[in-house]
Amino acid sequence: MLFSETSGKTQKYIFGEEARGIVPEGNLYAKVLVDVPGLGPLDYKVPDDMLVAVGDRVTANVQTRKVVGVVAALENATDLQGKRIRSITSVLNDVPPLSAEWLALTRFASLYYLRGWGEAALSALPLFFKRLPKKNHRAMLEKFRRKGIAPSVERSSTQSKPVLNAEQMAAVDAVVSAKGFVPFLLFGVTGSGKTEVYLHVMEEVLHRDPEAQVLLLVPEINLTPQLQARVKARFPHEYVAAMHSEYSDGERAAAWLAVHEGRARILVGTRLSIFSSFKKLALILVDEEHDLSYKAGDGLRYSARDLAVWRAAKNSCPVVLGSATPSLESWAKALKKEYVLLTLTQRAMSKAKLPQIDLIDPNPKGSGMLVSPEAEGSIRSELDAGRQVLVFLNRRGYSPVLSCPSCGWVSACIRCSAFTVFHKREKALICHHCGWRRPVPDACPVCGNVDILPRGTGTERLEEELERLFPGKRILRIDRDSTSKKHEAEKAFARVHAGEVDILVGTQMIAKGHDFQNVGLVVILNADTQLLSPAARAREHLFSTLMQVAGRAGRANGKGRVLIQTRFKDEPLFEALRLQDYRRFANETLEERRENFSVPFVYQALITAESDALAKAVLFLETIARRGRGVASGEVRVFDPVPMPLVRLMNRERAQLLVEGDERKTLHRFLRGLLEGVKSPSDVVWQVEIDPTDV
Ligand SMILES: Nc1ncnc2c1ncn2[C@@H]1O[C@H](COP(=O)(O)OP(=O)(O)OP(=O)(O)O)[C@@H](O)[C@H]1O
Ligand SMILES: [Zn+2]
Repeated sequence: MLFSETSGKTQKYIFGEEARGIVPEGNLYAKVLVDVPGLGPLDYKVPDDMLVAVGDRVTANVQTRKVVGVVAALENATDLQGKRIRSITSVLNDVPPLSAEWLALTRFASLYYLRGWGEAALSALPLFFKRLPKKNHRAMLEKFRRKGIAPSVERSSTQSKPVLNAEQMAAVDAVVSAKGFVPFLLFGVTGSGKTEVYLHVMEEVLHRDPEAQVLLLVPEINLTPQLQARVKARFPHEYVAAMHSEYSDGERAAAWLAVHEGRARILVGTRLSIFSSFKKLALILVDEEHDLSYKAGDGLRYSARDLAVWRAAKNSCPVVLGSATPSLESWAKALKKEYVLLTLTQRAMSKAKLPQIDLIDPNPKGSGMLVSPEAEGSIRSELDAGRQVLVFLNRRGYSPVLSCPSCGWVSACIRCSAFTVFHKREKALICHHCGWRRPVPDACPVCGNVDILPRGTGTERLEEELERLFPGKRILRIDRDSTSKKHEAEKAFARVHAGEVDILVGTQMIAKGHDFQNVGLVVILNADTQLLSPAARAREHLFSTLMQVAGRAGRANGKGRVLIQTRFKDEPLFEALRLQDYRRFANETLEERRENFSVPFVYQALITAESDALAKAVLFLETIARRGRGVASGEVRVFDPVPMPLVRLMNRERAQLLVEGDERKTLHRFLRGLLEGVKSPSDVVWQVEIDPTDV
């Protein structure tokens, strides 16, 4: 059946490439998705001699512009009947049409995240496929297709793979014997061989069905090459596509096309890959599912992890969310048996043990040194034993602020309500929020004092301190500053793996997922700052970051050690960390959240507004809040608008309004009613975020 009836009376949907060969009788109208905020699918007439299928990209005029849109439906009637209706100008039948499943995904995302369907759909496409084709379009397509060919390698050359332990085997068995949609939470301690589980499950799924495709989501750009290489080595006869935000348009288009056309059966990528178009998606794996980078920070603020679960359900296939420190949302679902819990309690390599974690005193305030004598001694003996040391400090730059001790001046951004960070190497003061920079002044700009001082320590200063403490040792700093150029991070990590580094210093970039074989000691400095943060999820994130960092120690040989410098040794979070007891931390935190009516026991949405003055943003949110309270039932609560924690960003002042509901459905219904047709004053810009992670 090429035509299939759906809910509407007159709606006819035609799917698949073959549909282009069918000429329907009578007039045909297309509902076309375009990337214009606030516009729903637009009706166009399909010229009589044009063959078009649902899911095709077409060109059409919107207002005075010609754009590329996607056909969401074909119908024999239009509500615009009688009015002036425009025609589609051309069909871009250069690639097979997008599938019904892909259209459903983008539609769901738009409804869930309260954005236009057109916006959601078009933002999911690589630039190459959503811009008007240039002259070399066909040639480029051919080039992409040549790139995405599976290597011709003997099947027998498959690299040897480790024999799974009993826990790994049980996990693999559970997933491969799942019938239809089953969501799994793979809870495995750091180094327990989760990746190995993914690879085995992939192998079985790909082997079983020669058309099956697998999506492996990874949290960090920097992990993509590492994991892609591991997957490639395991599947040498497959073309393994990869995708992340640093890819050029061409690279992304080539990977996208290979997946869309089914040539790539494996896609490894960061959050944006969740919107890829597959021919036959048969398995989704989400590595480090708790990671915040799965949440998009602007535009359509989707959660790739949540969409992964939805998409697996839609495709009747299993989805595996893996983590050593699952998000509390996922953990709560596992407790409720909505997710099937699979556990790996042991480190995979027989010689590897979970590290011992100790809490130690930091230096007294004002000592000017970050590394305590105890930490220094341990680093020294570790280096003497020929092992690598990892020192973690989650703050880049030389010092978070520069200040004048005589008049009290502090370096601040002119556009944001934030300090500018002192970067010594670059001789600059930089705002980490907006990127504004200025040269370091020779003297205090207010009182002229020449002795302005760095206050506090970032990774750059720490690197200096370590160079002083350990002369002659090879010290490497990895953070966003040291790896701003393409492939720099990849090269830096390669040096660590090759043993060309003694001490690795860095931010959370070094924490995640890396399988360091020779790190014996991890030192965590200054975790206390985040402990004191008022954000509801700060502690959850701190716990998982620290567990991840700690998990880099002792992964291959012998027992690793972790030292945490803290003033709060009695803090339950550190106690749970010391015992490496995620369950305890998660269960206690969930209990607290339940008592406080907090997430995940309630559902949240955050409406934010910005303007040139805070008062305007607040005023606008107040009108919404008032309207909302007028219609809210007991199940939905509308809070008071408040300034955002970072009030001013790039000269815009911002406020937020939190709305909470006991049920997801009620909250969504409420928001749709509330925000439908909301018009803000021309100098206020607003948006809504569903399931905000940062309140
Ligand atoms: N069954 C096994 N036998 C021997 N070695 C194994 C086995 N499974 C995994 N390994 C090895 O153990 C190391 C850790 O495995 P892997 O990277 O998959 O762990 P992980 O659980 O993903 O870790 P993390 O969560 O810390 O990133 C790797 O070097 C891997 O090759
Ligand atoms: Zn700024």
